[in-house]
Amino acid sequence: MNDVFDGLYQVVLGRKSNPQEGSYTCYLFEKGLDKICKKVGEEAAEVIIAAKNGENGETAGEICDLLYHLMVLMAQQGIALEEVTAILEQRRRKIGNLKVIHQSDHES
Ligand SMILES: N=c1c2ncn([C@@H]3O[C@H](COP(=O)(O)OP(=O)(O)OP(=O)(O)O)[C@@H](O)[C@H]3O)c2ncn1[C@@H]1O[C@H](COP(=O)(O)O)[C@@H](O)[C@H]1O
Repeated sequence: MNDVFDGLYQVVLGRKSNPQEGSYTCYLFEKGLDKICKKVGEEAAEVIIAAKNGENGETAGEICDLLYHLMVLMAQQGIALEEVTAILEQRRRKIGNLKVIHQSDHES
């Protein structure tokens, strides 16, 4: 993907293999999957709230929090960044992804 994502993911993986005192990432790994999933949910909700408030700066910050917590989840589950980027790349090559939307789906 890009160097920033890769660099952050390497730090997260490093925290998993080499725990350090005072590390928030290590704290999440210690707490485990339920806590990490809870944080992903919370951060996603915060992105939604910021976006609905029309605060782009705040929304960008919340997106960063969400991406970081997703990376912690990926590392906890043993999902390589390359696995995700390969799927994104595969999808990028495909266009016309809009499926037929039923009227009831469209309204919700
Ligand atoms: N990108 C992040 C990052 N984004 C958000 N956060 C932390 O995520 C937390 C989210 O705040 P919340 O108020 O939701 O959570 P909290 O109240 O602090 O804690 P809990 O709710 O989880 O108990 C904050 O403590 C932020 O510091 C991050 N912590 C770490 N990183 C990256 O991870 C690297 C390693 O950090 P450490 O593991 O702390 O050394 C850093 O250099 C950063 O690059």
